[in-house]
Amino acid sequence: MVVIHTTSKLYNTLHDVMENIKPVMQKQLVSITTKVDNANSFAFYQAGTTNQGTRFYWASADRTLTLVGIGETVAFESDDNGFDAVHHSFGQLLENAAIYNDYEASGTGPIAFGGFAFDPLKEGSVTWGDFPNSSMVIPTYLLTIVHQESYLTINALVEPGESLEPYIAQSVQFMESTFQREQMPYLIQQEEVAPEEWKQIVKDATEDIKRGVIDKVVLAREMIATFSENIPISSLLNVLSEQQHQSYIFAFERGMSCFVGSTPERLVKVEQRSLLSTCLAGTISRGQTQEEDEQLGSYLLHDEKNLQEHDFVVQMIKQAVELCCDDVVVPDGPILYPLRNLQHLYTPVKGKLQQGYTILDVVQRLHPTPALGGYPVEASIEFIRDKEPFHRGWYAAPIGWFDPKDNGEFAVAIRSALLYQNQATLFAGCGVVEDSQPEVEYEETAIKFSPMLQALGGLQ
Ligand SMILES: C=C(O[C@H]1C=CC=C(C(=O)O)[C@@H]1O)C(=O)O
Ligand SMILES: [Mg+2]
Repeated sequence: MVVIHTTSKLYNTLHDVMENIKPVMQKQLVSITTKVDNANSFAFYQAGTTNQGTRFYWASADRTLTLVGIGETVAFESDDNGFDAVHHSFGQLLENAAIYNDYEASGTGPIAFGGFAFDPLKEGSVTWGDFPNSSMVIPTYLLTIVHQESYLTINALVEPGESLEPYIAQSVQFMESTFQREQMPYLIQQEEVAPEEWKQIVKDATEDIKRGVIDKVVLAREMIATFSENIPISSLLNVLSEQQHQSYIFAFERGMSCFVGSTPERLVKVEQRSLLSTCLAGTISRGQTQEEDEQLGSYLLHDEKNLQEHDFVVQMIKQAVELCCDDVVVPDGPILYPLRNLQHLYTPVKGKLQQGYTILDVVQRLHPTPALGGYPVEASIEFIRDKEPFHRGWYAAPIGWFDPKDNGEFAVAIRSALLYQNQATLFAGCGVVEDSQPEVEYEETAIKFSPMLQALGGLQ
């Protein structure tokens, strides 16, 4: 039952705001944003447990923006990767919407959050049964924390004469709850799926590369971890955000499943038409001492195999961005991007997005980059579709948000797991090029499981 705190400051503020809203003449999306006292994103997410299956969480890698959504006012879903259809439906909905937002703050108002499948042409799987190939959602309750300022948005489809009182009461309840970090349940079993078969596929790929069929392909594998109880998602997000700096923290719930992760890989960010994409590919572990760490980093910066892996990504992203941007800037060589468990090669790509293009157009052009698919793009996707013995679902695919002003950001959902009750299916992949050795690539994917495994309390 929803308890109304009639004495609460937030309740009174929301009431004042609602009183200034014009009555609707027909069923209409009404979006109301108000500034609130400093909020805790994990508390808000946890308070939404009653709405499990419709929540999402997003924190940008630099933690300047956090978004938490509860409830689903509108969902744009389809079984192909309908980037255009999503944008079109979003635009149509907003034409008739009443938006009350006095703030310029990013990520407030009727934003859409969600993602896409890696390959909509891969046949469906039981594991990903709760996830359509594309789903972008306008949440009913949205908490936005941007540059330490907090905002609450209510997005409701309102009928003429309908009272907004229940939305006020529910918002107050979500906002006034406190976060309780729960213990992770015990790990009962941890199983790497078919490691020897996977190494054989890596070998087959290197042979195809030597024969010139493809130049690079990213191959992934799965690990299944079973726990004593269901995994508490808000606590997992809290642990991930403490452990994985420089990484986006995300969760997207559908039905009984939740896709969660901490990815360092930005696909694209657009802010007032300034575009930033990122090439992140090429990997080595972290050292035990600073000296060892620097040696490893320096090795990575000069290793031909990793530089080649990285360069396929830079060339493809540069080409795709040049087709829709002016003033494209790409540095000459990569720098290191250190994370808790490993370090990568990193090259930013910047530009000015031309009029007429939306962030979803760019997502469509970039996905999958050769950091997730391979090169050439089509041939490598076909290799993955035929040879990988499992369904990637949303792993290695775009996840993120956009707003009515076409600002937004999408990351690529790696270092991730699909949670279903007391089970987590983890995914990790690596770029295979001509000189790849199955055993070394196997070790690389083993380290890439660590961010999720560590947060879940599993064995490394
Ligand atoms: C596909 C993954 O990583 C990609 C991103 C960075 C570095 C990569 C690499 O060095 O192989 C991969 O291309 C993954 O973590 O599952
Ligand atoms: Mg690699």
